[in-house]
Amino acid sequence: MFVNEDLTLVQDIVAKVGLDMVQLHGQESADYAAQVGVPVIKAFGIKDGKLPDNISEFKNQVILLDAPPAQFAGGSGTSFDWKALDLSALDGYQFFVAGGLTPENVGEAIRYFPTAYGVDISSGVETNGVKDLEKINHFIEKASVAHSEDLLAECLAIIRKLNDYHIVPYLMGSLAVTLVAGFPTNPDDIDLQLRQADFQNFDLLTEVMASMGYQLIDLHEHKFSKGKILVGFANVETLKKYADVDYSELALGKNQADSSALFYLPNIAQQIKIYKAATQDSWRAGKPKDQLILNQLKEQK
Ligand SMILES: O=C(O)c1ccccc1N[C@@H]1O[C@H](COP(=O)(O)O)[C@@H](O)[C@H]1O
Repeated sequence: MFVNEDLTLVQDIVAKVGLDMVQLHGQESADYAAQVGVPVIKAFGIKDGKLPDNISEFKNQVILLDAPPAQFAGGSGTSFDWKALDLSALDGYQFFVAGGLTPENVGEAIRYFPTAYGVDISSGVETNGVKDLEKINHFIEKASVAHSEDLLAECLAIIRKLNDYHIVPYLMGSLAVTLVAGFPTNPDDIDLQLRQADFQNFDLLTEVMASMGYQLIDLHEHKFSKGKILVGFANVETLKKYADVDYSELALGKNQADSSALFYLPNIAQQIKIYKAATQDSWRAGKPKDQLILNQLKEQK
């Protein structure tokens, strides 16, 4: 993190230390940021709900919305007024949120800024000015639960939209595990599978997703994105060959928060088969998360 530092000194430190990214907390220009040599996170202090005039120059960089500087830049432990900010003004920006975050309010922040790429915290996880591992773990747990709830709400909205077209999807992946087994899985995307006939009608799927603000980003993997939210589609009928699970035996999922969304969900025994196959799948290259989920699923059996 640098504040109005001499550019050549920043470039020297980047080269000597091998920094991957640099956070700029002063009045550095977009031209300065472009010369740093590594990607930049440009911090802006937000006062009275106003984004700085020059913020659009940083549209291709990552920005950090923070409280205005107090005695020093950053780390003041105070929040800016989130509600005074017009969220639509952040469309198209890749941004992080900082300022006065704590394990107690990070969930609210994540829900308030659904398109934020992440949160940044300093004093809220410290005790007497020193980083406190227990507070850091608590913060991560709260942030992860809020993110998971957000993703589930978005997933249910997509499912309802698909239901409007008489498509009843099959929910897979970490979100499905959390729903059926009840333990947190820190999902990073939404995995939906469809019957062959629905899956083949990819033009319709693209149209439905576009109506919800999603763009097709990978035709081969059938992946869509909206900001940081990723949604992947696959053909559920391949499940038999992949994991010896017959899709026609999957039951309808239940969600207390929204009983109007109709979807199928693997039960714990089916999840175990799917995750066992995933851990042996060379394409997934032995994702450590798959094995962790499999172990927890087996404990639930
Ligand atoms: O991240 C740190 O450890 C840090 C240390 C010293 C000064 C600032 C630091 N981080 C930046 O501080 C703000 C958030 O501060 P807080 O959560 O309100 O205390 C953010 O810009 C961090 O990048």
